[in-house]
Amino acid sequence: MQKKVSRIAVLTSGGDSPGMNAAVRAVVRTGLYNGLEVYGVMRGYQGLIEDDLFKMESRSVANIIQRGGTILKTARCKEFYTPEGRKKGYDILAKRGIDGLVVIGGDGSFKGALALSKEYNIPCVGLAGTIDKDIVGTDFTIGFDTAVNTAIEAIDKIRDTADAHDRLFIVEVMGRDAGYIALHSGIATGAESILIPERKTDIEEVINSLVEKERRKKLVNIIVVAEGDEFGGANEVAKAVRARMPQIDARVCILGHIQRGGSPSAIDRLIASRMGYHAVESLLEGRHNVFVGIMNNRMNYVPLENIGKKKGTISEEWMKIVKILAS
Ligand SMILES: Nc1ncnc2c1ncn2[C@@H]1O[C@H](COP(=O)(O)OP(=O)(O)OP(=O)(O)O)[C@@H](O)[C@H]1O
Ligand SMILES: O=P(O)(O)OC[C@H]1O[C@](O)(CO)[C@@H](O)[C@@H]1O
Ligand SMILES: [Mg+2]
Repeated sequence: MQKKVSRIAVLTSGGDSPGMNAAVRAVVRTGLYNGLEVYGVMRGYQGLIEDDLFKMESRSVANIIQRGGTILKTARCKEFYTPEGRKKGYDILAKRGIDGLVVIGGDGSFKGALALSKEYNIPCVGLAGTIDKDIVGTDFTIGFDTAVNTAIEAIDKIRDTADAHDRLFIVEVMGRDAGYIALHSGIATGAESILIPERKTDIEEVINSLVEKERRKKLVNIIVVAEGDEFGGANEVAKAVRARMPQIDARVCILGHIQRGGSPSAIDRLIASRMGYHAVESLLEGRHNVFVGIMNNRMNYVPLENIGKKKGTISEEWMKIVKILAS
């Protein structure tokens, strides 16, 4: 029979994302409600291997649901990629009698949790917290909606100045290997072209469409590029456009880390709260080594084993919509 979980720890790992605090709050309060002891781990796996843990009470998570960043802080920890690093992490958990771990982070953080759970049989549950939304098995990741809204707000402002000067703006948004922020913010701001890692960029097509729009005297143009686009990001796109259309006044704007900050949107607070609650329920019910996602508004428990096996797909219909609406 499976041992009952009685003392759990929670950490945030990888890039922070708005809503991580709401998720930590939900994990802590659901854990305490169920009579568990809950420990917070500072700075993700780095804090784990350095034994930087503290006992959390209900008040530890008061007044944080609305705050961006993460009160537990986060890190990218090189040592955790190695079996030696993970052994250090496990030894700390064992020393403290922790028998369940909640990991809030992205695909990399889940791979770390999977490796740990396989090597040491420690129950882990993941919460999808990343602005990139590059995790298959969930319609939302915590922070994605806020990041998209931040990008939209910024691009709307860029459009004002682009309009005033009749300029082309090439805006780079985040997304290391995934184009979801670019796609969603680009559609929502009426971008002419959206360049994403999931599609090979046909720069000729992008330029031809600008030539055609210039012919029709369309003066304001916005191109949204995901940082991970294989053509090389906004600066490369600008270089190619300027080479072919020197008459165009093209400017580049890289939005960068503003997309990771700010108060979480309603959607991010809600999904973080639901996922956090269900992460603890999962540990209690023996549904281990899964991450908690939401599909079609229902909880979806995906084995951590599946992480990285499939890449998210972006349907042709989305791309068609981009083209038709920008014409
Ligand atoms: N394959 C792996 N094995 C063990 N640990 C890993 C592995 N991949 C990542 N990790 C751990 O998880 C941490 C976070 O991973 P990563 O930097 O990929 O961010 P992430 O969780 O994917 O979040 P995001 O992409 O949103 O920033 C890494 O610094 C490392 O400590
Ligand atoms: O802040 P860092 O460590 O440079 O990471 C940047 C990366 O993290 C992400 O913001 C995801 O968290 C990616 O979109 C981006 O490529
Ligand atoms: Mg990632």
